[in-house]
Formats: sequence, C-alpha cells, structure tokens
Amino acid sequence: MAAIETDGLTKYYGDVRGVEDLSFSVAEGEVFGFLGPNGAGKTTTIRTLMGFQSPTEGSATVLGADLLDRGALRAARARVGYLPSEPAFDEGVSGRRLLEYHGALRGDVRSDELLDLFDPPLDRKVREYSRGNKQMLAIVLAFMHDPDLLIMDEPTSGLDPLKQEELLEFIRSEQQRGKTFFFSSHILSEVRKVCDRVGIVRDGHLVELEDIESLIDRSGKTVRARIAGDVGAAAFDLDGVHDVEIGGDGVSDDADSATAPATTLSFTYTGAYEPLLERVLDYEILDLTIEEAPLEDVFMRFYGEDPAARVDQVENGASDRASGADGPGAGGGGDRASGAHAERESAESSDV
Ligand SMILES: Nc1ncnc2c1ncn2[C@@H]1O[C@H](COP(=O)(O)OP(=O)(O)OP(=O)(O)O)[C@@H](O)[C@H]1O
Repeated sequence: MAAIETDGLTKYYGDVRGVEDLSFSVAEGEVFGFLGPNGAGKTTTIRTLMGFQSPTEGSATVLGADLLDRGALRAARARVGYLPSEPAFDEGVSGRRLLEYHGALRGDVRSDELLDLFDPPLDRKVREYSRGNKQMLAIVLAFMHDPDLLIMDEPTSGLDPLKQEELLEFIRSEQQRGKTFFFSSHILSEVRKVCDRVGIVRDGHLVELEDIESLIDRSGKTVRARIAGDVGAAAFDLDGVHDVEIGGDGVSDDADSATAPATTLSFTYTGAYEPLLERVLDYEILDLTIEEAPLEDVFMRFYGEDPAARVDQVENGASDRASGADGPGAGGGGDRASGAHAERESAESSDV
C-alpha cells in the first residue's frame, strides 16, 4: 500500500488555483521531496493531504484513508507527524506545557530522545522563542508519538546550518526505521541529500516526478575545457551541448602563456560521454573538468521563466510520468472552480 496516493487532486480557492490534477504516489519507506517556487502549490497540497481543506476535485489517500472519509482520515492521522511551514503555538504557555499537552493527546514515546537532538528552551514561554526554537519544538511535537508518516512543510526552515544537517541526518536514520517522509522544500541540495524521489510543482501542476539521481543526471554536466590554440564554439557543435561560453574576448585566452594562446570553453552537456570524449581528443587539451551541473542550474531549468527549457525537460521523458505541465486543466480554472465541492475547510485543530 502506498503511504500517499493522489489521483487528479485539485484544489481551488474560489477562482484561484492552488493545485490542479496532481497524480502521484509515495511508497512506504520512501523519502519524497516536493519542490516548487513560491506560490506553486506545495502548502496547498500538504494542507489538503492533512485534511485541513477539502479537494475541489480528485482524490487522495493517506495511509490508506480516503481524504473524504473524515473518520478514516482521523484514525490515519494518529500515525502521521505533521510539521507546518509556520508553526503557530499558544504563545503564552511554555514549551514543556505544549509538550505535555501533545503527549497526552497523541502519545509520547520518544520526546526525551528527540530533545537530545532538538533542544528548545522548554521552560520559557513560546512567545520568547526564536524562530529556530519554535521550529525545534515543532519537530519534537511532530515526531514524539513515533508516527509512520511524516508530512512536513519546509522542515529545515528557521534552523541554523548545524541543526539543518542534524535534521537531515535524523530523517535518514528514521527512514532506516521504515518511516515515510513527504516534505516540501525550496532547497535542492537538502532534497538531494535525503530524498529518493522528487516531485516538482509549478503553477499548480506537477511538472516532474523522478528519482533524484536520474533528475540530476538528466540535467547534465558542466564541461570546462582549456584548449591549445584558437578554437571557436563550433568545435563542440555536438548534440547535447548547450550554453557555450568562450573565455576572454570570445577568441582566445593567452593570459597564462605569452607564447601559446589557448581557448577556454565552458558549456552544459546533456549527451553521452563517448561523443564528447571523442571530440575532446581532436584537440590539445590543457585542462578539462566535467562535473555535475550546479544544483541551482538544475533547479532553474524546472523553475525558470523559460517555458522552452521546461517543455524540453518534460519532453525528455517526464511527461509520461508526471501530470503534464500543459495539462487539460490549464486555463480551465473558472470551470473547475465553479464545480467545486462545498468548501469544508477545518481549522488546524490541536489534535493534528
Ligand atoms: N487560503 C488561500 N486562499 C486563496 N488563495 C490561496 C490560499 N492559499 C494559497 N493560495 C494560493 O494558492 C497558490 C498556491 O499557494 P501555496 O501556498 O500552496 O504555494 P507554495 O508552493 O506553498 O508557496 P511558498 O513556497 O511560497 O510557501 C498561490 O497562488 C496562493 O496565492
């Protein structure tokens, strides 16, 4: 059984599209990263999966419970740990009091262990907490009943780099214990460290759904070559070569040697190694590096404003796995919204 399964999940806020036609599943024991730019629909998805708001169309199950079956969902949520994007607590009580309250409500089987890792000042009132302290308290509350599934909205947000790393390490160790994670993030590097698979949402649509290693592989390598002599961009006119830049004034770069001019070329390469290496051997290579494309570049390819780049990615194999970026719902927001189920938004009750 999948830990999370969505089928055409759609949420409109009146005429405003939150997400549309999301279909994906998260396997038990998987760490799934949900990425997307601001306003893409990550929080909408998470809040809908948590049952805080009803889908407009489509369906989903969480730990086997149908979102529309409130009783089943309530039972399933006892096995879910939830970390909201902006933890909102009763500011007038101490962290310890909140811990006791949540423990009484849902159980506490491991807060001592968690507090060794994430240590908010429990005896102070929450209103005195820093952002990071609030986040640590929220993390302890999310994990203390030892849930099977963790749904987290930007979990490292507010944490210092050391605590961020500790949380990622903790997620990895929890996965070893069989736990499932679904979390949103803007930070590809952290997603990369812990996730098995990612979904990328943009403008409310799932535009990519792939395991993280394939995603990065498909996103290409950055090649930098320093070549003896005066070499033009045409030298690397190969399939898969993009964004060629030539060092210096575009002709040659002889800064290192007065007698032997050289050309510095850099480009992104998405092809196979062999044709590239064959071409490289045609020249006198003074220096060559081939490395993973910078994470930011990978990110921008999916996030960026250039629709051609995005379509290129989808056509390169994602469209059959993800709900299409240009899917049938695009532009049809008004129709879908007008057919909405009655909104049944429930407050984020304290039993969640
Ligand atoms: N309660 C709401 N009422 C109306 N529109 C909303 C509501 N919540 C979200 N939206 C809209 O839904 C879309 C998706 O927003 P959402 O908060 O899910 O994005 P996000 O990916 O979580 O963004 P961020 O990374 O900035 O947190 C946006 O256009 C947003 O303005």
